[in-house]
Amino acid sequence: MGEMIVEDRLTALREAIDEVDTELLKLLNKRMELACEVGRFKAEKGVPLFHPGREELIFERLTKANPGPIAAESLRAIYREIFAASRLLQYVLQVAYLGPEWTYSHLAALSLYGHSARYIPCSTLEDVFEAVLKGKVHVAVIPIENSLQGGVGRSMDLLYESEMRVVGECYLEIAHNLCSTSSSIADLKHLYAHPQAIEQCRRWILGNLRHVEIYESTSTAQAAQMAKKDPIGAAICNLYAAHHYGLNILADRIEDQAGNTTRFLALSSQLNPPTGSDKTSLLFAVSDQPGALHAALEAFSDAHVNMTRIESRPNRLFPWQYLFYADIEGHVEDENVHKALDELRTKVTFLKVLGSYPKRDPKLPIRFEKEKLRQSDRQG
Ligand SMILES: O=C(O)C(=O)C[C@]1(C(=O)O)C=C[C@H](O)C=C1
Repeated sequence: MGEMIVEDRLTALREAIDEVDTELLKLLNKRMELACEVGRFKAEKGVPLFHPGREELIFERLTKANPGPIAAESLRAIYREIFAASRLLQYVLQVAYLGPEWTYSHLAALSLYGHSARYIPCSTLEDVFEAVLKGKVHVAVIPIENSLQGGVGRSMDLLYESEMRVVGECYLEIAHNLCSTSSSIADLKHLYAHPQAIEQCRRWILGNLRHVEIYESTSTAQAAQMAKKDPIGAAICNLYAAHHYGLNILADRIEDQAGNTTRFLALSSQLNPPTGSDKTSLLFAVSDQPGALHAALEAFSDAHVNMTRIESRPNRLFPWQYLFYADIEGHVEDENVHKALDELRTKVTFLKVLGSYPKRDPKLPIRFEKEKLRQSDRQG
C-alpha cells in the first residue's frame, strides 16, 4: 500500500472515531442530566443519595448484555468512572479508609468508587468505623482477610461490636516492592515495614536484607513515609506509595508467594437490593454442647446454600466462647437464604446478619499496575 493510501485510510478511520466520540459525549451528558434529576428528586423526597446496589445492578445488566469486543474489566472501569462523575454532580461521595494515603486500603477504595469520590484517611480501624457510624462519610472500606494469613482480627471484632452493613467487597492483589531514596540495596541499614508485609516477604528479606535492622510500621504507606526521611532506609510498600512518596523501586514483587490477595469490605448504613449474584456475611454463636455447630451448619446444607467462608474468633465479651464468621452465596431476600437463616435462628445462641452485597470473583483480583500510575497522577 502506498504512503498516501495508508494516510487516507487512517484519516477516514480517525474521522469515524471522532464522530463516535461526539455521539458518546452527547449521550454521556444526557446520562449526567438524568442523574442530576434523580439527585434533585431524591433530595426533595429525603431519599438517601448513596445507593450502592443500583450501580451493581447496572454493571450486572451491561456485563450480561455486552457483545464485545470490549472486555468486561474495561467496561467495569469505564462505568466506575461514569458513576463517579454522575455522583459528583449529585453530591461528593465520602469514603473512609485506613490511611495514610496510598495504603492498600486506599487502592481498594479507589477500585470500588473511582477517582471523583473524596477519600478520607483514618489512623485506626476504630476511626474508620466511627466515621460511618457518625455519618461523617457515606461508606468505609476495611481489610477483612488475606489469602495467606486469614482473617483481620480487629476488623472482625469491630463488625461484631458495631451496627454496620456490609454493602460491597473487592479483592486486591498485594504486590510488595522494596522502595527507597537510596539506589543500592547494599547501602541500606534500615527496613520499615508493616508486620504483615514482613511476614509475606520473609524469605526474600532473609535472602537479601540480612544486613538491615527492621522497624515495624503501622501501615505500608507509613513505612514509605519513614523511608522517605531516611537516606539509608527502605520500605516495603506498593508502587503507588513509592511513586507518591518519591521513592525508587529497588526490587519489585518481593512477596514470597504469588497470588497474595486481600479481600476488603465496604461498609455503610444502607441495605442493598438483590442483583442475582450476591453474597451474605453473617456471624453467629452456638451453645457449648456436642453437635451444636454441626446442627447450625445443617441450616445451610438443608436449604442448598453454599458457604464460601467460615472462620472462628474468640468472643471478647465472653472468654472461651467463640463467634463464627460466615459468608454464604445469595442475598437475604433470596428464598433459599431466607429459609436457611430462619432455620439457623432456631439453632444458634446469637445471630447477626451483616449484609448482602454483589459477589466478586477472588480469582480476578484488582491489580494496580505500573501503567495505571500515570492515571493516578492526573487524577489523584
Ligand atoms: O439511580 C440512582 O439512584 C442514581 O442516583 C443514578 C446513578 C447513575 O448514574 O446511574 C447515579 C450514581 C450512582 O450511585 C448510581 C446511579
